[in-house]
Amino acid sequence: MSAVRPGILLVLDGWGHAEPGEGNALAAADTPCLDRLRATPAAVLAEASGSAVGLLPGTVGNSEIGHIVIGAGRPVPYDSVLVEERIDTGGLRSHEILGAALTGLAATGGSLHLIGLASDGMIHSHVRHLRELLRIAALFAVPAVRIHAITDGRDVADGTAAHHLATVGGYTAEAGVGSIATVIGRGYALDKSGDLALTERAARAIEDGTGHRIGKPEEALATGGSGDEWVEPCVVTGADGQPLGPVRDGDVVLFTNFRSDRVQQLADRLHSGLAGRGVTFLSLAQYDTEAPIPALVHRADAGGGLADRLAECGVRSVRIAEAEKFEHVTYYLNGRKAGPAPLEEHVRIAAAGRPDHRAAPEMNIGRVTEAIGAAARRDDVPLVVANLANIDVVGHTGEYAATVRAAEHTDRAVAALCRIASETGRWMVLVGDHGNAEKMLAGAGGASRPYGGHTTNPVPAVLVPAPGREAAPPTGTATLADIAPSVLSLLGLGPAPAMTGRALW
Ligand SMILES: O=C(O)[C@H](O)COP(=O)(O)O
Ligand SMILES: [Mn+2]
Ligand SMILES: [Mn+2]
Repeated sequence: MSAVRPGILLVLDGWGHAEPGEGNALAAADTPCLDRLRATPAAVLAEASGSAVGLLPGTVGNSEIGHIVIGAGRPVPYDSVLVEERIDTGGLRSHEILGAALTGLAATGGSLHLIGLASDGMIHSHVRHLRELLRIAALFAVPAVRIHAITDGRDVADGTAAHHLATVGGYTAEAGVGSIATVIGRGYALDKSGDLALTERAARAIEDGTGHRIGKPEEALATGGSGDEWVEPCVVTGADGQPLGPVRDGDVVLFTNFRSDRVQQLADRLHSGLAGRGVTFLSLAQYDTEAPIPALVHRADAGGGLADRLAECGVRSVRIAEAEKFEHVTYYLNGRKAGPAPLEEHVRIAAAGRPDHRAAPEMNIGRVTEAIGAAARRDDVPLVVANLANIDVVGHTGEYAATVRAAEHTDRAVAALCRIASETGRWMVLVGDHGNAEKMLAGAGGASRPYGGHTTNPVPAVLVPAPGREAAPPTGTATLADIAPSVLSLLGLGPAPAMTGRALW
């Protein structure tokens, strides 16, 4: 182990690059340390969106694919791309499992329930996948399709839910089948913090029609006083005054999100709640649910990356992040392998209660920094991998002033970590996983609205060399796939065979 040169890999979540301008919270923030690092010759911009990381061209990056690619050292075809491929080749129409479920409904007169985020954000879902499923339902003459539309306002500009509901309505008219049966804000339906009371309200609306009753889907939006994310669980009633869409014996429930993390709590809750009703469950893509829900599209292998190489070389690593990003520096960075690998230690910093990120944009950055310092001071830990979540998590509130403060807290933490790296003789690599806070305004319907979503911008990648060493400026275009080979090279190790990225420094 003595030959290994110790370091720190620090992901600044949501740290994207854009020229200073209106809505660029990162450029507006007072960040002397980050500005200094970005002006060093070893700083580079890395592609973190679109095909460079395994997404469709022009698609915004996200935390899952960002961390997967940082760990894998190669672009990994993301679930959204695999779903699109399946649709484009007609493979969903001829899908055996889906076909069997829909044929069964045509025979029994049951309903197909499509549950998913109704937007074109392409982070968790895309409404065009719903469109294809409606067309398929029509081909199979499914008697009734009930859409449980989850409103967004987080991956897309807030205030656009009416537009997306209208799009879904257009798709049902085009397919000649389907009606929106519930409208529920993603704050309820897609909680991933373990707040089961939120999930319960979403689940009850879907399974039993319990919730705020409305005559038309768009009436739900008036309940979203805090934005599209927090539209109350609303149940559309039919001409008879009864809810359109409770789940009945023999129905099929199909989750249309391609990303698992935020839908799995609801999927598990519905699976257990409907256990006695003989309901068939399916998901468009593969989920990490406790319940065994068959997927129509399976995920790509993301293994053979940094974690496997570290294990092979006997290099210990400590992974540190706030709860919001803990899976990212463990599960996703390790190629979606659950549980710590041998020689791997995990530190999860959790907030007490439900944090208000607008009021406290510092989150728990002090505790995260302390934990990184403690790991960095250990001689038996060659690599510390950590995530500073603030820029992304606070950026998602869409609140500009709070996001500026999040960037300033991050800057002070990075300054402290630079001192720790220097004291402990470590190099440090800083990299964003996708853009976010450099763009806090987005056009929608001709107006500029607060935007808390991700971007297609490149991200900064910087090497702070170990004391006494220098870093040559990287050449060529960098991508997130270059980070794992760079980290291995800085440690004094070669890349894994599956890696296609290159060492930048
Ligand atoms: O789930 C979320 O919070 C957002 O839709 C995406 O953010 P993430 O990719 O940073 O998790
Ligand atoms: Mn992220
Ligand atoms: Mn994010």
